[in-house]
Amino acid sequence: MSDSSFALYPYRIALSRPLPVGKQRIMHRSGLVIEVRTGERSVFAEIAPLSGPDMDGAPILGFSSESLDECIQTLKSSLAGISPATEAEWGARLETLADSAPEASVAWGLGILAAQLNEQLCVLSPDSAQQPDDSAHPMLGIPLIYLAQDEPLESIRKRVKALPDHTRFVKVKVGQTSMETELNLIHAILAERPQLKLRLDANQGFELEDAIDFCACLPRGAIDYIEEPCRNPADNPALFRAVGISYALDESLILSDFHFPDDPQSQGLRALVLKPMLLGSPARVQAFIEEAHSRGIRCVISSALESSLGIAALAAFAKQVTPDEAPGLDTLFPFEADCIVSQGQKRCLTPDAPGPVLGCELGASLL
Ligand SMILES: O=C(O)CCC(=O)c1ccccc1C(=O)O
Ligand SMILES: [Mg+2]
Repeated sequence: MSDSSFALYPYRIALSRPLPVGKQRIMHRSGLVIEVRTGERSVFAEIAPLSGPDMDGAPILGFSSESLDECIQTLKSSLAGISPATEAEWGARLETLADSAPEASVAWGLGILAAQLNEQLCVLSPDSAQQPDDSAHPMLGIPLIYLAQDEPLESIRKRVKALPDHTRFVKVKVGQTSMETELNLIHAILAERPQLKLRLDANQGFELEDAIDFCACLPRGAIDYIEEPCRNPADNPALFRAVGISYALDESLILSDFHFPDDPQSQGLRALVLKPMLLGSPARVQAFIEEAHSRGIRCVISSALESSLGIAALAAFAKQVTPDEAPGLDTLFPFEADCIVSQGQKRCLTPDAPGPVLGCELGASLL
């Protein structure tokens, strides 16, 4: 065996409760772990397009356009025969491959490998993987709150009560059930913690009229912004004019025809929610952030439901590119196992210990 090589491990991890993907739900997450062994060390990255079947077997729509199989084919053909001599050469080769990869998730994963080999990013350091609760930017950033089907408000109250004292923001899913249920949810959260600022996410769930009705019932001072309020994003500025609540964009950014508005502030565009796994290489995401910042728009790095390995990379990246903004990475709690990077509580899948955990596995290398 050569002392320089790649490995590509498919993973599949069961979830203990459904995770929302827009208006759909998943009960397991699948993806790839890519390892590069340079002779000096191994570095790992995750490539996990947000596509494939949801929990009802319907295809996930509106997120990644590529399938896991397409990623595997691209990786097999582009990595074949590569065997640079030094770590710097490895980094340079992988960066070039990341910039030319046709799939956003492949570009992101290869770029994260390159950044580690170039000593620009440290994913495995205990420092980035686990931070004390009193840190200004804990690893998982903004707590994510959503009502599961038939879940009583009481369990949300308990969850909010248990948040660390310093918690300033929470993200709440809306536009999913009835307005009454969701307004009760928001008021229950604020009754427990009146100082919290809420980031709402409607995933384009409201028609303009409904969005106006809903937002008119919200305590405006407690809302940081609402993500993707309207089914038709062109209606978002009208919502802002009607109710004075700013909006953020997420799904709209994946569309290739996205362009920055001339005067974002007057339209109410406050922030972009960026899921790098859906956007491309770290260099591309960083250029996008610089453009947004130059126009006075905030950027919030967000998870695409990666395993603990991908979340650790996002946390390290967010610390570099958006140091003043807590990322939205609080999506690991239902994962039945960690992957490569241990968060401390769960069984951690590694190439040496790929299983068995019920419903969780790291497969053998495909290369
Ligand atoms: O942004 C966050 O805080 C968590 C991630 C998240 O909400 C999400 C994760 C996967 C797919 C869609 C979304 C979303 O923002 O709607
Ligand atoms: Mg969103």
